[in-house]
Amino acid sequence: MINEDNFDNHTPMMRQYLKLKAENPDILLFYRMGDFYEMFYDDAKRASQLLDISLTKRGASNGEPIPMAGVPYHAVESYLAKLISLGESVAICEQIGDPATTKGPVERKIVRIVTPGTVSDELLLEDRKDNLLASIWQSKNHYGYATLDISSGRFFIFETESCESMQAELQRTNPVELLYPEDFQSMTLIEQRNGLRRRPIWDFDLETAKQQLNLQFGTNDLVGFGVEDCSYALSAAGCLLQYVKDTQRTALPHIRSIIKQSALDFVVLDAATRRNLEITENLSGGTQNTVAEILDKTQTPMGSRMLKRWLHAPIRNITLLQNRQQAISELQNHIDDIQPLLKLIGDLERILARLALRTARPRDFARLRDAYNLLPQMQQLLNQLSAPALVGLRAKINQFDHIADILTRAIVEAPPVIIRDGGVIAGGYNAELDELRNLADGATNYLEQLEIRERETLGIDTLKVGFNAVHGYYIQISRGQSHLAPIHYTRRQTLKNVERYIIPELKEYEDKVLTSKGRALALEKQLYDELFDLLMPQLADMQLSADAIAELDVLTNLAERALTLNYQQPTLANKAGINIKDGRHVVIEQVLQTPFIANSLQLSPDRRLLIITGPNMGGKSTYMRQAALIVLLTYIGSFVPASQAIIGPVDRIFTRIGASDDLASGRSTFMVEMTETANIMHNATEQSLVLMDEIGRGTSTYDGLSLAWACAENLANQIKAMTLFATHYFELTQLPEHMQGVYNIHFDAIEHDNTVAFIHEVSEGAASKSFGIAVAGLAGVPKQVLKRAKQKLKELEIISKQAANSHVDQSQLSFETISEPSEVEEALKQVDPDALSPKQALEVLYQLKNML
Ligand SMILES: Nc1ncnc2c1ncn2[C@@H]1O[C@H](COP(=O)(O)OP(=O)(O)OP(=O)(O)O)[C@@H](O)[C@H]1O
Repeated sequence: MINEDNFDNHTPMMRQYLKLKAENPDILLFYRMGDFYEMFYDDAKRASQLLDISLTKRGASNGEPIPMAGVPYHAVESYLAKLISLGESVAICEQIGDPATTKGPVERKIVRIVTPGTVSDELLLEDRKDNLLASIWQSKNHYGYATLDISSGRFFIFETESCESMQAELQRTNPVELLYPEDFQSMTLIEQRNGLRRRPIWDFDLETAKQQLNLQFGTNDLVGFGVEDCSYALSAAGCLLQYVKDTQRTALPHIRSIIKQSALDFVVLDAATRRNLEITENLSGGTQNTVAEILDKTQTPMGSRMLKRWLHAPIRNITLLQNRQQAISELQNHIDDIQPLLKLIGDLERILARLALRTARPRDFARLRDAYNLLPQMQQLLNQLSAPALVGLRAKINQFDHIADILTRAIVEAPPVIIRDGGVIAGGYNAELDELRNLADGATNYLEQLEIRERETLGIDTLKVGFNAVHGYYIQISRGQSHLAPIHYTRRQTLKNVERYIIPELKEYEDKVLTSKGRALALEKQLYDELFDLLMPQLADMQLSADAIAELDVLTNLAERALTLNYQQPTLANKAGINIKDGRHVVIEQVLQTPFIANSLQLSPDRRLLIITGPNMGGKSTYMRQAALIVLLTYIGSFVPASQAIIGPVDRIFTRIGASDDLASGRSTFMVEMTETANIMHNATEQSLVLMDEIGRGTSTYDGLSLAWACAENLANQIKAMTLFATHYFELTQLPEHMQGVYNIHFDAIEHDNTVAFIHEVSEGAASKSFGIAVAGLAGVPKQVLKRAKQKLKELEIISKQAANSHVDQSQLSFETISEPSEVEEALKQVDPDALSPKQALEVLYQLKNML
């Protein structure tokens, strides 16, 4: 451990290190020493574990050997990438002084702090995934939330009073780094997340936040953004902005506005729905067999990220959706022209962010140049298109001829990775640089002229001018002729057959060459820096253009997917209801070896709750999910896997599907199920699509059945949501007899010789059988167990028939539909009071009492 009290006992270098470390006590400090970044003490121990690098010791300071671990500077990116993926942050400390002129340790400074949520470096980012930094603030039950994508400057805020919607928003945005105040109350909301950063409360001060934001946007107040009153979210946003400034230590010109997100603009997907529908992540946390995997064949990483954002935030603006549909329709005839161009254009969004942060690499400039040189061609293609959305995109995509021209002249065809050794600025761009380079390369004919001149004046035919790395330039004369060398020839080196000399004139030339190398490099770096300044004024337009290109990529991709996967354009209707003809499941139809059976679905105010029964494996879950996915795709503007779809207004999609323990938060399967159900009961509306799959199965049969029954009743009668209700409780198939708007549909199977074949085709009416035991057989449950199960089933069926006539737990089974008349009631029915004497009447009364 380091004890700050005895700093004085340390070596000067360690004192410098410890001072820098004290500024960043909680994060790893990469301390630059020559070709390495070194870590010392506890940092060294931690880094050696995290990075699997060896832990060594270095000399001694304060009388103790210093634990040390290091990584070579040229490979630092791969180590940073690993640390960032583990949620760690790293302070990078560079040498900024000149070792030649410094006494004691060279001056060093922390130049930036790399954190998971603020990286912009290409090698540290997953290219097809958004990388968000977020900040959360809470006051009583109000939540304020802000997110920033540093590679696009997208800065959003969100406020809510509901824990569920805060959770949904956290899951939707899925930040890699999350700032929270040290007194945050709802830790259960966030404690499972990676990249948590505890911040002092004053970082969330509202007034400071407003000042910081105004300073950033160059505004006097935030009224223009319509966020002035969002005090909770602004507190979060202020802390976030401060954090980014602290870590980046540079201006952030690409963050120009802040946008408030309103739940009313979107089809709301709660956290469970987002998970269950496996939009970008499957239930095991991977990306295989997700909707995004099937739908994302975008040509640029920025398009891929945008598509995923769309999938997670379906919109409700019908005009916008219809514009997208129209664009997709028109683009279907131009896919082969546009996609190859998009591929060549690449990830402009992140290149522009690095430009804004002044961290762009030479290759970023080259790619920007190549992309902008393609824009005229892109404009020509877009000229032929007339859909309003595409006309709008064409205007935004614009053409940056001036920038393309500067970059074409400035940057060599294939520049090196970094500017450090030069070779980036092209010849012909700057006359002074050309001259210095010529000198530095010795590319003048001075040496040849000198050789000829000296040879002729001195009459020494073996005289040659040469160069070697140790001794520099020399004039060489053979030993036989060396006595002819004039006095001003100073001997430099004697070899076996030759003597080598230097003369003042040549020395002068040598100095000029050497300094011109350094000067050329310095000038080149200066020109490179100036390129940032030249491009910066156009940054906003270039970002707008990149965003439009990303959108064109998404729309073209959806056009291609629609053609390839045989999707049709859905109709967005004003009238409530969901009408799907021959719908298919986006993912399952792609992974099945056998043909997928398309199924239709009708939901309307008169047919709003469908009870779905059928065998296990019959296709109930698939059918329900495919409905949700078709609605979701409709609300991003995409075409859908169905021969026809008419989709009315939908405000939310809820799913209560499958159940898994949430052990981490201490909730059992049943608790998770009921929490999700409670959320639906509180928040669903007439315009919501609700999927309920086997609710109640996590508890005793009667409890479960009762809960399922009550939920179905509530959804159909009170909430009136459009509901698909899959169940194995056959009792529920009686609901339609008692309630308006409730219908049965079912899936079937055929049992044959101890096996079952599933039909996967939905039909009206209730299923007759559950085939549970047969399915267990398919799953490989041993024969004797199945035999016993069949026996037991028979017994249970008999008992349950009797039970219906007797007393079984009537307290739980108080449903009108399943309560048979009791024995007392039956006896009472037989009694004719007019035919009884008073004495007989009293006897009957006693009999009835006994029966009870
Ligand atoms: N329409 C379909 N066409 C072809 N195959 C299908 C179809 N629907 C489902 N399947 C196949 O059947 C399998 C089981 O479907 P699903 O999970 O929807 O059944 P389920 O009725 O919900 O079963 P359980 O009651 O056990 O949850 C799917 O994984 C898929 O392979």
